[in-house]
Amino acid sequence: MTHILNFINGAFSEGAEGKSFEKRSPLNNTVIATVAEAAKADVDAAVSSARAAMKGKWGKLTLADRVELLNAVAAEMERRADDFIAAEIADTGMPAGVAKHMCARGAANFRVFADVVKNVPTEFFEMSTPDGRGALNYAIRRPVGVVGVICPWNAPLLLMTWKVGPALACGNAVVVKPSEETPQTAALLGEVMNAVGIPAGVYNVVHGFGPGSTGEFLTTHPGVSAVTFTGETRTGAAIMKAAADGARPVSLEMGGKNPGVIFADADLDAAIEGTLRSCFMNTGQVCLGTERLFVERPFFNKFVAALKTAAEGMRVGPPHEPGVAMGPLISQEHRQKVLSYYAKAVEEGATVVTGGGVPGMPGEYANGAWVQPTIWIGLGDDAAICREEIFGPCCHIAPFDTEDEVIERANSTNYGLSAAVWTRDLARAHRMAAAVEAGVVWVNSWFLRDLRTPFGGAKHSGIGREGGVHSLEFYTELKNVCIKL
Ligand SMILES: NC(=O)C1=CN([C@@H]2O[C@H](COP(=O)(O)OP(=O)(O)OC[C@H]3O[C@@H](n4cnc5c(N)ncnc54)[C@H](O)[C@@H]3O)[C@@H](O)[C@H]2O)C=CC1
Ligand SMILES: O=C(O)/C=C/C=C(\O)C(=O)O
Repeated sequence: MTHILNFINGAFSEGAEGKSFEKRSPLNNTVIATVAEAAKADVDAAVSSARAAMKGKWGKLTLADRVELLNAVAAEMERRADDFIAAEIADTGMPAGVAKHMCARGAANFRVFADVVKNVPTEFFEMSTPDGRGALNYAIRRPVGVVGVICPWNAPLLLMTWKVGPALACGNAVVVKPSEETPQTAALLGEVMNAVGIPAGVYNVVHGFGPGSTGEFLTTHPGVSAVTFTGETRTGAAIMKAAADGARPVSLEMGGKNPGVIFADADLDAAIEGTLRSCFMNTGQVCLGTERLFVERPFFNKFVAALKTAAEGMRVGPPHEPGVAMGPLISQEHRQKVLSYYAKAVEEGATVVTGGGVPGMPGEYANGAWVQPTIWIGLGDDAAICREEIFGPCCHIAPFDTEDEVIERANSTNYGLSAAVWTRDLARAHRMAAAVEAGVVWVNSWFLRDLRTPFGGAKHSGIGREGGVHSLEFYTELKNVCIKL
């Protein structure tokens, strides 16, 4: 059986207290790996080694050398793509095509931020002084120090490297705590770091849980200069409290209850294709996914019928079977949560358009965390399934009559991560994009990502923006130098 180790100061290690936990396969609930759980002493060692790396060779590298190393990380990840894909699939059960995309994105996260730090200018101001000789102001960026990186399980490699890439590009060292559900790719990245010569201590991985465990040890550690987190809003709030001790900055990418708005003039085929992905990709375990759909009334019946047909055409199954579009949920525990919402929808009076239960799976997959892709209609916006993040393959579709009404309804949530608007009317698309309270709005598309753009959530969906130069705002200290001439 695979045994996953911590990665501290360039070496793989057991936890100092000798503890480990089990990782189960979402496909059949069998134990596929044991994971060394980091104790407080391991987190201390990881943070110390990261601090030492900042003071040592890593901290002294030229920008050009750092950029070269990051590009080497990306190249080595690509060379070992099959290993990353296999590890990601083992942990999550996601279809092979989705895992391939996630792993390619993992490598891209290093390349893109290597380019950003190489090319981004800083500001410069000449100023006059009473003696007439003047002064020059220019800004320089310096790393913030040791960054604690706390990651979720839904897109493990993609979301972890989305933070580690810019953190290292800016010259920081990191201590990563992957989700307890998905420990494998973070550990594998340690092998890549060693293979390309990233100095020991720059990249560390500590495995474990949240409160009272590795996550808490890391976020409360006084040697950690900043904490970047992706996960649930409630967890983000706890991390913010932990980081307040020491007044350390946080970047929080959190939950969502994202609206999809489809006007009657939309291209039906494009809207169905995009909405199908936004509701069901990665079994609905995508923070940017849409769980609330609003369709203009004249288009409503046609849209519901078309999305039902498309959803019923999706094959649910194991990762490597041809034509499989949807895998299992991450765990039995998460499946129970999703199924409790399936039950609640019915209790609250929803009409189940399709799904609503568990698909029968053959033989070895019978105990996997499977659920059916599910569509509901008929509930008001105040129903639990229309307000709370489910993080499963499901959506509620409601009709609307006017633009003002749908803006109001789309915004009637504490979340504000993303939205998708489907219309051929560009002026309306622009009005909608401006009015919807979200960090990211897609028009006639979904999850089209340019990594140079700002990414993050409004309201309870996040604090701060990452992506392109925006990541530099978090991962560097911007310092003004004023030279009197
Ligand atoms: N806004 C965004 O960009 C994204 C947000 N998400 C959100 O992530 C959630 C799903 O991921 P989960 O792993 O279930 O989230 P989670 O919040 O349960 O866990 C995330 C990580 O935080 C750790 N953790 C939990 N409690 C902690 C504590 N008190 N101190 C330190 N660490 C702690 C966990 O061990 C895990 O590594 C969904 O709400 C989803 O919307 C997921 C992807 C992207
Ligand atoms: O593209 C990103 O940086 C963020 C993507 C988010 C997900 O992949 C997700 O939540 O699944």
